[in-house]
Amino acid sequence: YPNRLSCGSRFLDLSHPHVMGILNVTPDSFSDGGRFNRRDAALRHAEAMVRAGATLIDVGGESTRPGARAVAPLEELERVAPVVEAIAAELDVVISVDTSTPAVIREAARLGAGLINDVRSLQREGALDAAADTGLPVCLMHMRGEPTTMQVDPQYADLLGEVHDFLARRIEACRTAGIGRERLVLDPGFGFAKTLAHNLSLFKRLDVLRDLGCPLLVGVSRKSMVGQALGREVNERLYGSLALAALAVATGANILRVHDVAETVDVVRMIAAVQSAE
Ligand SMILES: Cn1cnc2c(O)nc(N)nc21
Repeated sequence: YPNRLSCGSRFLDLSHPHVMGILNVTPDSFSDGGRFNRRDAALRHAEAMVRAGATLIDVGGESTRPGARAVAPLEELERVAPVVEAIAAELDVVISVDTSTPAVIREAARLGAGLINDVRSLQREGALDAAADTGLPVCLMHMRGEPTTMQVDPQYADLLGEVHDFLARRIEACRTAGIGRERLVLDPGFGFAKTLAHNLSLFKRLDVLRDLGCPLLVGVSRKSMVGQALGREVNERLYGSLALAALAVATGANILRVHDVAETVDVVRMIAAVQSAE
């Protein structure tokens, strides 16, 4: 894959790993009341993550955690648009928009987003065309079913093969829609229709995605994969998350999607110091 990813008006230098800060703009994430408070709080959170070294901010208005309810497109747009607009105006960072909704893809791109992060890999009606029209890069991620039901006894005859072939099929769908491979980032989708055993096997064999020829994004921060492996509640998963961040970087991941930016940036920088030594 190319050494840099063109993200709208910005470029991402892929010669080193990047930390993507998570910014959920769902009502439960900024519960201090009104819309303006929510937007300002989101902007302050984004600013803190950029100061801590995040080079991407992932703005999401629809929770995709297991069991999450779907959100109406207009509601998702009303959550996401003001935050993308505010970050684009205030911060020097690549804005990733975490959405599967065509209208949100289009509006976020218009407002300054630099990457489309769709956990449904542009499978919704109109999403491929919307993404193609924006000219933005796209992250394609493996998931089976929907967040509401995906964790109900997921089973695979050949997990690695299914993840690989799903992403290969979505790459082909993108090519047909005019989105070239040089605009694509791939993601195995940890925690999406996967048991702990599935997640651990997939993490161990991240290399199987290498032949698809795209940069890799890994999102495991504070996920049940860490919680189940260590028996830790969600607010006790930092150390496990950092261990996986280090392992992902050592395995060649290009972008890490995390909650704990400052801590993860130190892990990435420490690894870079060793890898760049004589
Ligand atoms: C929105 N979201 C939640 N988890 C994610 C993951 O692992 N990867 C990507 N690309 N997006 C995610």
